[in-house]
Amino acid sequence: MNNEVFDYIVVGGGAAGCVVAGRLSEDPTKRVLLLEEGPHDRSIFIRAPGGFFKLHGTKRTFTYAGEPEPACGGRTYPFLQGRVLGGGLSINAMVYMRGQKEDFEDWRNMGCSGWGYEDVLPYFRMSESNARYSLPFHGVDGPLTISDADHRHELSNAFVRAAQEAGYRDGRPIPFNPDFNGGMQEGAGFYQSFTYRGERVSTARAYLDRKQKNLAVQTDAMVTRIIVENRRAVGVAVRTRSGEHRVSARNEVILCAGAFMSPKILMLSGIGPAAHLAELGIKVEADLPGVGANYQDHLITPVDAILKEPVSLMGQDRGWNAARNGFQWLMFRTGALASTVVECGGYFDIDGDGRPEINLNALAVSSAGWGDPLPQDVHCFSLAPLCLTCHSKGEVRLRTRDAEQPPRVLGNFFAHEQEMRNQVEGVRLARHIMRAPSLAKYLKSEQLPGAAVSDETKDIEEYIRARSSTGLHAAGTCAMGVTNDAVVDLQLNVRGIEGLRVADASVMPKVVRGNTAAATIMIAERAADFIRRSGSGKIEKLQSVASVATAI
Ligand SMILES: Cc1cc2nc3c(=O)[nH]c(=O)nc-3n(C[C@H](O)[C@H](O)[C@H](O)COP(=O)(O)OP(=O)(O)OC[C@H]3O[C@@H](n4cnc5c(N)ncnc54)[C@H](O)[C@@H]3O)c2cc1C
Repeated sequence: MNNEVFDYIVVGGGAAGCVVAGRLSEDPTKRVLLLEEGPHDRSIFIRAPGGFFKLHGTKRTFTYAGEPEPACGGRTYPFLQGRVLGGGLSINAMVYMRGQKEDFEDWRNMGCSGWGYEDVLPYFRMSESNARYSLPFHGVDGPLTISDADHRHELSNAFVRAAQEAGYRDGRPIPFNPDFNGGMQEGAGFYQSFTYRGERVSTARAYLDRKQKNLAVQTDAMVTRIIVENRRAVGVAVRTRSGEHRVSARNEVILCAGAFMSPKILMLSGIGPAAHLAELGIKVEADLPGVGANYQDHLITPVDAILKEPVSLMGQDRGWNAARNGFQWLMFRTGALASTVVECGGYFDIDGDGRPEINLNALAVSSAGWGDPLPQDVHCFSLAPLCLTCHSKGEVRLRTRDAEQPPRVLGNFFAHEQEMRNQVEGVRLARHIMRAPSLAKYLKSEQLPGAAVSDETKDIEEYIRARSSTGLHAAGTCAMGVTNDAVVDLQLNVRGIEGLRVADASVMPKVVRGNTAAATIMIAERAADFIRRSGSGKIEKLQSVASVATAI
């Protein structure tokens, strides 16, 4: 790979990177290199939807602790991300949720003209081949197959009914929502998912499996920095098992390493807040104070009940159950392994302002350690409230100049009291829906927060500070915009550096009110479109692309 020259180098083969690389390689005259730090995605635990918990904490994920959080008594939050071809989309819960149309209007109102709902909707449609829905909201011939999850646990059905029975705590009805990505997000229902016929659909499978000969995909390749000469990105430094290499980009480098690693790589390359770079002795190529700032996420708190009967998914991954489920999935693509685990849930407008602030995910298993292996011994049902509004802003900073080290992440979680107010209401709503007849008949007692935590605000707040975790929807750390804080402009070019874009969840100026993968894919589709339209660089006579693909 050393000294090879490509037209485009895409850094990070995650949800966004696979889209960008796949789309750019549709032009057969362009040589594209995709570099992914983690391994390949050939694993039954990736392909079978219900297997993803098994990958958390393995070599296919980054796991590290954040900084002590001031508003949570110095508690540190755990962080988990995909580190594998497909990135988060190879290890996540597969919920297909775009956010609210007002989210993109918010982006536009923040100065991001061209990113309003009407502007982004065609790119959501372009990526999608929906197995159930079509126009005006859905696409039917994009690379990603989106479908109703094949497996419906009886507790998922019970939740959807219970939410309708319960209504909101103030008596307003909660509607059944057949399509959270259609005209309205509010309501309870079954999620559509990144799955098809009992298998996970990642962007790696959807965009890279098309055997493009001009696309080289290199896994186990960690980019340590972007090489900048005369304020232009000319290539990357990359570490593989065979050593350190330098690869050149004739046209552009596109950074898609995710909301924690994209700012880390920029800062290691001298692009970031000058004072912070100077502290670490890194030569400043561009003083961009916004790099690593504006970190936003959703926070989630477990609310679990112990079941009367042993009907949860707990234990389905062990012993005889594991063998039976594995056989059933291998033969028919059905059974517990075909479950996305997060099969259904709801979006709730708790203050009646017309936009949901709380998402409840219904799980036929405990949510006590989201990101941990399944709990070993208790059959639980869980309704974990996730706060969709994010008011507090955190930051990502370098720990050292060593590219192998994870970044320092401070969430400043609950620094803004509105987040806590919404989260408290989320816990109350979860408890309220669990009391509705269709669920109550399954439930023995509340395990979390448990009887010791009353419905009083101060009790619930204390519980939330002790037990909440992130919803794993990191965004905003290389924000797009038009002010001095912006890291990328409205075509996703890094400000002040030629030939370098960022295209992943980090460019969202404000995290969407929903799971983040679908919006990230939309951003990646747009990035590829901007690049195609810009006609960046020159088309040169190419050497045999096949020889390049085999050389690395
Ligand atoms: C456990 C979990 C569950 C989730 N559930 C859902 C869900 O159900 N629905 C949903 O919409 N969203 C979900 N998300 C969030 C979603 O997966 C992310 O928003 C999405 O993956 C972000 O895409 P990205 O391209 O920005 O980053 P990623 O998908 O994280 O991709 C970044 C890639 O860059 C690679 N990389 C990093 N550093 C380097 C380097 N130095 N050199 C080379 N490569 C590098 C990483 O290994 C990774 O593959 C979940 C996330 C997690 C972790």
